[in-house]
Amino acid sequence: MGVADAATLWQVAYRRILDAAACAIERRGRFLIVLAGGSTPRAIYRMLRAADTDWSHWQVYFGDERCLPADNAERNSRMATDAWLNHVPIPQHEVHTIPAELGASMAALAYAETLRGVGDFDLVLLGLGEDGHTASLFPDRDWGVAASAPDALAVFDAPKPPPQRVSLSAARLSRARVVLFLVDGESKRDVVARWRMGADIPARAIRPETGVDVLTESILFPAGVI
Ligand SMILES: O=C1O[C@H](COP(=O)(O)O)[C@@H](O)[C@H](O)[C@H]1O
Repeated sequence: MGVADAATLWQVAYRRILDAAACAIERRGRFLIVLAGGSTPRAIYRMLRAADTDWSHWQVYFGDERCLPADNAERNSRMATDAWLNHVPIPQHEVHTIPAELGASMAALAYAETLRGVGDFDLVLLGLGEDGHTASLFPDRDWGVAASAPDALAVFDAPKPPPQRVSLSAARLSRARVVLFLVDGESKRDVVARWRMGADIPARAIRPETGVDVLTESILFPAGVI
């Protein structure tokens, strides 16, 4: 879906998140959301501080994390915590951060354990890098597409710093009722065009049964679906 500008994108994303939460809480009594990192979702997370919802039913997971000390400003969890999670009463034990400070291998194993027995996600938020990466699934790597792939992958030599990361696999990210990509900024124009033309970028590996929603400024995404 293309919207006029970044502010509208934030507003539409905010509404989609709260609608998904209301629907999940009404039907299943809980809301399992996976957060995107990077800079794109920050404004949306800030808006969520004031949301009218029953936070006690939210369960928060992360799509990827950067292997840095737990309080490092570049951590995805730190961004989400500062912008949003520290300001709402989601039970602390329902915020499932990736322990990336342990290093990629140990953290991926630990997070796979955290996800053991967790069902399909209600909503997965994802970003898109200029090179087509999403979460920490980068071009020309193993994206964990096969159903047998582990839920969490250790990533080394990422082309975007830091080199060590942990990412949910494409297979696990695809186990979701709704997947919403948040894409803004002129710098994403080329990759969005390549995606629409069928390029085999990591974002294409996310294939939930219901397909993905791509929310972006209309200058990048004038019409149609990916
Ligand atoms: O490194 C990352 O990049 C992507 C895209 O980030 P953005 O700043 O362009 O929005 C992000 O989705 C991912 O979570 C993050 O680790």
